[in-house]
Amino acid sequence: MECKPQPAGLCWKNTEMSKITQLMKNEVFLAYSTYTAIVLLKMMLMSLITSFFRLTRKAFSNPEDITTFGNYETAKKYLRTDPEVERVRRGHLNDLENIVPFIGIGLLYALSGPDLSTALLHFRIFVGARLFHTIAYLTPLPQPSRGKEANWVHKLVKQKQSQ
Ligand SMILES: N[C@@H](CCC(=O)N[C@@H](CS)C(=O)NCC(=O)O)C(=O)O
Repeated sequence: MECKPQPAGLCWKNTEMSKITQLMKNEVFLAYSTYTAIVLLKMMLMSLITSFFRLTRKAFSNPEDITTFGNYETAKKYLRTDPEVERVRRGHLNDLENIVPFIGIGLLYALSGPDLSTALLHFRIFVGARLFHTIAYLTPLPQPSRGKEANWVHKLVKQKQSQ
């Protein structure tokens, strides 16, 4: 089959192009892309929050990070761990444990041709749960707020199934 020349020097067969175009226009795939982008941006924000806490609590982990505070002997007290910095780091790690699998599982799910409203419900629950997890972890809200997340999601899915 003839190739359609592309600006980057790539050469896609027309059938391949139309399949990709079709996928890009698929509403479930668009929803998946949007919600994935939201959770990824949220996860990236955790690095900025960590830096903010490091700077305000003066808690660093590398000798080269404390050079702005004078010579090593006077500044070495800033080479320490801080409970709040560690809390944000645990929140970031928890994001990695959940958001990375979501990218793969969510994509497979989106490609399996689910109903749009059901897919939206799943994506929104996941994104809402991740946003709530971060708020609950950083505030911090008393437990079992983070643990209760799972119960809340379970109730919402049951509610939708009984409709
Ligand atoms: N890696 C997690 C697995 C279980 C989990 O995700 N638990 C939630 C609800 S309690 C959590 O916020 N864990 C705290 C964390 O990951 O630092 C852990 O060690 O706790």
